[in-house]
Amino acid sequence: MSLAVCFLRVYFAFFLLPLSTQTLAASIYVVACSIYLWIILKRLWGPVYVMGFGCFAAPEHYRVPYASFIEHCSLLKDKFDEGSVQFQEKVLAKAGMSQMTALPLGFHYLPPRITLTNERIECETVLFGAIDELFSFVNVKMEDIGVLVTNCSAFSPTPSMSSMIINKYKLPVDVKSFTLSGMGCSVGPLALDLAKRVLQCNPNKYALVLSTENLTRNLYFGNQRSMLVTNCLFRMGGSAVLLSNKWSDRKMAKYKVLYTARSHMGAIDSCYRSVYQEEDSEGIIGVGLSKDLMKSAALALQHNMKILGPKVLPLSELLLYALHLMKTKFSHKKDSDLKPYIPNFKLAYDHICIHAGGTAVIRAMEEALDIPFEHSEPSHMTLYRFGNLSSASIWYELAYEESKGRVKKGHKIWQIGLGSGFKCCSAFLLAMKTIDISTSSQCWASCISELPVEVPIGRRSH
Ligand SMILES: CC(C)(COP(=O)(O)OP(=O)(O)OC[C@H]1O[C@@H](n2cnc3c(N)ncnc32)[C@H](O)[C@@H]1OP(=O)(O)O)[C@@H](O)C(=O)NCCC(=O)NCCSC(=O)CC(=O)O
Repeated sequence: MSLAVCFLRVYFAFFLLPLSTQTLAASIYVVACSIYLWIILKRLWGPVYVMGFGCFAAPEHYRVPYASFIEHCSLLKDKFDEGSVQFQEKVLAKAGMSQMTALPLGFHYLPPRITLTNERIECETVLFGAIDELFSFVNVKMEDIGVLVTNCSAFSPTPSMSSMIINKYKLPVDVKSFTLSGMGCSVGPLALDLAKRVLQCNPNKYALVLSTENLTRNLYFGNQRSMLVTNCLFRMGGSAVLLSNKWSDRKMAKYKVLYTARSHMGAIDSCYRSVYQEEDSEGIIGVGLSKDLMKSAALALQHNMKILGPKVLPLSELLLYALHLMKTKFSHKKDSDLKPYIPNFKLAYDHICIHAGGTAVIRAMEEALDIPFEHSEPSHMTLYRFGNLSSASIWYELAYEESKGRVKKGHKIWQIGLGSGFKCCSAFLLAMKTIDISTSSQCWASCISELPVEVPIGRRSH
C-alpha cells in the first residue's frame, strides 16, 4: 500500500517539474526502479552457499559388532524367535556393513531401555555432536542463525526437535524454524531445498539444516521379515549443515547450491507402500521394506533426472538428446521399437553421493546410472563404516570425498536422497575452492587411510 502511495506521489510530483527537468527526472526514476528490481531479483534468486558441515561419529562404546547384535537379539527370547535371529544374521552378513556401526545406548541394555528420555538423549547426542563440529569450522555466531530446518523421520516429540536446538544454542527469538518428520531418507536434499527457498526470501541470513534418524524406539522387536531388515541396516548418525545467502560469504564458502530437485512418486500405490510403518500381525509397530523398493527408487530417480537434465547436462548431451527426439518424431518405426536415448549424466558431476540405503539400493542406482564402483565408493564406504544413516548419509559421503582430498575447486557434486513416499530428492553443489582436509568432518579420521575396502557382496564388475 505504502509503495503504491509513494509511486503516486512521485508520479504527480513529476508533472509539477519544469518541462526541461522532466527528462532528467524520468531517467533517474527508471534507473532507481531498475536498481530496486535488481535487488529484489537478487534476493529471490541470489546464490545460497554451504559454509561447512559436521557429521557425528559415535564414540566406541556405541559400537555394535554383528556378534554382539545377534547375541543381544537371541537373549531377547520373548521378542524374537530363533528364525528371526537367524534371518537377521543372514541379512547382516550380506549388508555390506562393518563391525564399527553404532546403535543408541538404550539398545545396549538387556532388556533394551526404550524410553522417551533415551530417545531425546540419542537425538541430543547426535545433533549436538554434529553442530559442535560444524561450528568448530565456521566463524559464525549462533545469534546470526535466521533459519533452522530439522528433519527426523521417526521421532517427533513436543517441544519439537527445532525447539530442542533453539533451547540448547539460544538461537534468536525471530528464528524461522521448521521440523520435518515422517519424510524418510530422501529429506537431506529436501531440507536443503526448503532452507534455500526460505533464505531466498530472507536476505543476509544463515540457515542451519540438521538431519538424523532416531533408532531408540524404532528398532523392531517382532518377527516379520520385511521389518527385521530395517534392524540390520539402520544405524546411529546425523549431520549439521550451515547455509548462507550473504554475498560477502562467497569467498569463505565451501560450496554453492546450484540446483535442487524433488520427485514424489506417492501417487503410485506400490511406491507409496515401499517403505511403510505399520503394526505387524502381533500389533508390534515396525517399518516394513518392500522387496520392490528398488523399482520405486529407479522410477523416482528417472523423474528426478528429467528435471535436472536440462540444467546440468552439457550442451553436447542436450543436442544429442534433441536429435534423438527428432529422430523418434520422424521415424516410421513404432516408439516401442526405438532404443531410448539415456543422456550421459556422468558428464554432469565429479562426485556423486547416493543415499546409502542398503547394498541393493546402491546397486540399483549403479545400474540406473551406469556407473562404476569408483563413483559409488563414497556410498558403499558410508554403508560399510556407518550403516544406513537415513537423510544424513549424503553428507557423510561428501565428507568421505573431502577426507580423501578429492574435492577440487570447480568440481560438481550430485547428492541423491531416496526414501519413503517414495521420493527422490537431489542437490547439485559446486565446490567454491579446493577443500582443505583440515576443514572436513573428522567422522572418517579413524579409518580413512584403510578405505576403500572390497565390498563383500553384489559388486558389479566394471
Ligand atoms: C537386505 C539386503 C542387504 C540383502 O542382501 P542381498 O539382496 O544381497 O541378499 P539376499 O537377496 O540373499 O537376501 C537375504 C535375505 O533377506 C531377504 N530379504 C531381502 N530384502 C527383504 C525385504 N525387503 N523383505 C523381506 N525379506 C527380505 C531375502 O529374501 C533373503 O532371505 P531368504 O534367503 O530367506 O529368502 C539387500 O537386499 C538390501 O540392501 N536391500 C535393500 C534394503 C532397503 O530396502 N533399504 C532401504 C531402506 S529405506 C531407506 O533407506 C529410506 C527410508 O527409510 O525412507
